[in-house]
Amino acid sequence: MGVVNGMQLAKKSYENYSHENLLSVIQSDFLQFSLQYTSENHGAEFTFDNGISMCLLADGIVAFNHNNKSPTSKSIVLSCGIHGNETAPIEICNQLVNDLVNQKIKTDHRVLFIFGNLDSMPSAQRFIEENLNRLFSKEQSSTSIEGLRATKIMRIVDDFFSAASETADRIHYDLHTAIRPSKNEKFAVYPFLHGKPYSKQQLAFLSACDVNTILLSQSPTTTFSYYSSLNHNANAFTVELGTVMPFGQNDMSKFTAFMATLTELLTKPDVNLPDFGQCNMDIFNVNQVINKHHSDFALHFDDNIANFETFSKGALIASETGCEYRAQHDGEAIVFPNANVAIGQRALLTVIPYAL
Ligand SMILES: O=C(O)CCC(=O)N[C@@H](CCC(=O)O)C(=O)O
Ligand SMILES: [Zn+2]
Repeated sequence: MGVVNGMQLAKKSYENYSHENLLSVIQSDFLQFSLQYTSENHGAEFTFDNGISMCLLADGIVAFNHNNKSPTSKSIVLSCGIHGNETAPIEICNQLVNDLVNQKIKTDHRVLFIFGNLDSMPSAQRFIEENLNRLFSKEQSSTSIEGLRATKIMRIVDDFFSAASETADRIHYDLHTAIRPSKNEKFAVYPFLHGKPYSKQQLAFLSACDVNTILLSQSPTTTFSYYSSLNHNANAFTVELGTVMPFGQNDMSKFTAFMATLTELLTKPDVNLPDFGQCNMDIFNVNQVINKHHSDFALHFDDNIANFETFSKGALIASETGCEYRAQHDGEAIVFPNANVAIGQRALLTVIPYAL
């Protein structure tokens, strides 16, 4: 990983590498390349024998393009490692990039891969200075490691979607894993759509990916998926693929359906999907977004309680100076509880079942 005793080795510059040598380093493993090499002048381009071109846009950010001008061509963003310790999505995206670079698969679409918080991956930390997934907003001007990275990522995503044809499907799956185990192991957050209709086709796609639980967010956020949804009208989701594990310790057999469906998305004009009505999905509405306001914020349940554990109406879920947070409905469930967030940030969500 370019890491010794948890310390990241200084990155090497690839500026003086010949095209051939650079490609061979990338082909051996994109993630290792991204963690070990950097350049002041990004933008190196390659065209493969199969007609696919690749452009290195920044450390850990690479775009693939094809010569297909058909109306079925989509613009797809796949992001992972926005939290550096969420390794399964990083390994999944790395596999797809390696397969594209080595011409084992050929994309039919424009695809942008983003390995988000490269700096926090070697030490397997969620972030170095601040939570990257709270910084995706045109208004943010943070100069922290993550603030600068968010600014760069937003600029690249803006350019990518601006260059998409008017009619192209715009898709963004931001892949994560949860800190706690979840009763519903894989789930997705559908960002707030400001009254626009939910895409049942997208939900059927997620179901084919083995992601059968959806949380409908009811308010604006500063997450990456909300950014793409709001600013680029993309079908965007935060997708949670299980629990945080160290690199190399993920049971990749749990992602067979996810990998196969994602590969189909990239390589075929369209994915064959069942009707939404045939998908057996659990849909929830977000009922409460509970932010931490004081340092004494405490959760009133054990650390081993899983995401989607339900509470009875009136049960005390969390408290802090001047406030108690209680379940407002029987069967209200908790998601993403974390008392250790920065003051002002989300400490948990509660959700209640919803019928679409
Ligand atoms: O398990 C947890 O507490 C966090 C897992 C995670 O990183 N989730 C995302 C969800 C983003 C969203 O609400 O769309 C996050 O908290 O950033
Ligand atoms: Zn995450």
